[in-house]
Amino acid sequence: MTAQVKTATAPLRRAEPAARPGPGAAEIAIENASKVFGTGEGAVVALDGVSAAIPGGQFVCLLGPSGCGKSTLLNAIAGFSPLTGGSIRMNGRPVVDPGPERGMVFQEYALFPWMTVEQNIRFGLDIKGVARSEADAVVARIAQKLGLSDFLGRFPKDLSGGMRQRVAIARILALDPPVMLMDEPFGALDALTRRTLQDELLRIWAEYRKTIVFVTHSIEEAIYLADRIVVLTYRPGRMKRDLIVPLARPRDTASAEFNALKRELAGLVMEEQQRFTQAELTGSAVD
Ligand SMILES: Nc1ncnc2c1ncn2[C@@H]1O[C@H](COP(=O)(O)OP(=O)(O)OP(=O)(O)O)[C@@H](O)[C@H]1O
Repeated sequence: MTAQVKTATAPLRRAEPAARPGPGAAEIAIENASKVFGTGEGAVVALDGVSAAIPGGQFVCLLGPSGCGKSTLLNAIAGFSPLTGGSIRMNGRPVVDPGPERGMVFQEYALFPWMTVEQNIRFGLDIKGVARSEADAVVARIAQKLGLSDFLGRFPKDLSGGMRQRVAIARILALDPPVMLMDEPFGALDALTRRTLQDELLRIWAEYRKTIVFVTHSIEEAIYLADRIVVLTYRPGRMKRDLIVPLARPRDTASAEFNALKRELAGLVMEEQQRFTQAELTGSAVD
């Protein structure tokens, strides 16, 4: 059976209840987002006219091969690197710089190596001036949710990759941002650890219903996690497909529906992968 793929603008007919945004989950409006790096002959058009309205509480995956602008778009949503054209708004307000309402998790853990797990989780709360007793309670609660309670005194170097990434997620959750931005957060993990953390993330998302924008190269990861998958084209990064995943959770990666969707997305991503390979071979973008 072929999985039914719906465009995100089509009315939602879901195999599960529609996402309930958590209190304060934020909507993100991306309008005609464009980004050019450099000028003249050497200019790289990383994004070109990407638009998407992301409702509060939605779990969106940005999918595509290397160089299609996924991180560029995520960094623009984070406010790390402004667009050169178009706009991004969060709850109607233009995103112009980084802010505490948008927490970012990177692939490379980004923990402070000289701090313990507890200090890493607590760091943002201290910066915010949260009272000690309140911060203690938040750290204890988040550590418990992520299975870190017995590791609070350890340093990052003494943790596995999976545990470090739990700490990175815990740091963000402690600040309770309405939006979580995740740039290939599980890309460096082995398959079993990756699946475990995907399940943890889904559990956390189901509880808090934050808006999540998650970058991945992995088609399976995108289908396993997302409400919605945005496929970008290789240079310039344009919207290739914007689809709602019509599968109930927990998703069965062995099901016919899952694999039909995987095949369909693989076809789309392969087209862009070929453009990437061709560009690498010729040393230029294929616009
Ligand atoms: N600072 C920069 N200066 C020049 N070009 C850049 C810069 N950052 C990104 N690019 C180019 O913009 C395009 C999009 O890059 P981006 O990192 O967003 O892609 P991506 O889809 O996230 O790729 P990957 O999965 O490999 O991280 C690429 O061609 C990249 O080489």
